[in-house]
Amino acid sequence: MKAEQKILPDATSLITAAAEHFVSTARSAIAKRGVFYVALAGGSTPKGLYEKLATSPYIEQIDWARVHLFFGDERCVPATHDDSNFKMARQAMIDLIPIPAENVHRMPTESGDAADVAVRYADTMKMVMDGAPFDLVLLGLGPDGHIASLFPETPALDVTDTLTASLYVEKFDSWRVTITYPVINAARQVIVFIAGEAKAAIVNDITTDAVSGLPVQRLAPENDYYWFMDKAAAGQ
Ligand SMILES: O=C(O)[C@H](O)[C@@H](O)[C@H](O)[C@H](O)COP(=O)(O)O
Repeated sequence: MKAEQKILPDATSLITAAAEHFVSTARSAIAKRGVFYVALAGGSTPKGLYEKLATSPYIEQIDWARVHLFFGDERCVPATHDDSNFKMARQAMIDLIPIPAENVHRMPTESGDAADVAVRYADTMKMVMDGAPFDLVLLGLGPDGHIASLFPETPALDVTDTLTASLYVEKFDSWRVTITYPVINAARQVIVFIAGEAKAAIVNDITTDAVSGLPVQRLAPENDYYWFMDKAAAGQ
């Protein structure tokens, strides 16, 4: 399935459009099913969205007690480490919104054993969501075409029998844990955030089919699928 592209003039309007979209997605999930399950992404573009959501008029429009925050991927470092996606999201949003602590599901990275973290996080997902799909999976796009921590040429790309996978990412010399393709593809909605000139080359390569088989190109969302981009990334 091809993504619907939403192209905004600049990074500021991209974040505003994304915040409005997030609010309406959350409200509609809560109205229909009483709960909103969302997987957050790491990276600088999603961070701007989290900061926005923690401010007026967005913060008041969501019934945070009905929101469950998960992480689509995590670096295998303690929650207090600067590389932690949880720490980023906590500082940008979680500490500022009225969400019950038990609705925030971070990856239990303190053991430092990525394989163990992956298994435990899959158990948490099963326990909390009880087989329901994510209402929304937020993703950033790396310049190498990675999404979540599904990096090119890693075995995690081929994991289809579990909800999560662990992997070693050579270029960052780091262990990561990621949700797998079946989880992302089954979501009710998937959004990839792409901002800035540094992403123009990869976006152009993908949209002109100059490359193939990159992690983002292997996505096959079964439901709503969007790319939110600014003009700098879209090359316009
Ligand atoms: O933890 C991570 O590294 C991410 O989840 C990753 O997939 C990120 O979203 C992209 O690398 C884009 O990051 P930027 O928005 O910072 O370019």
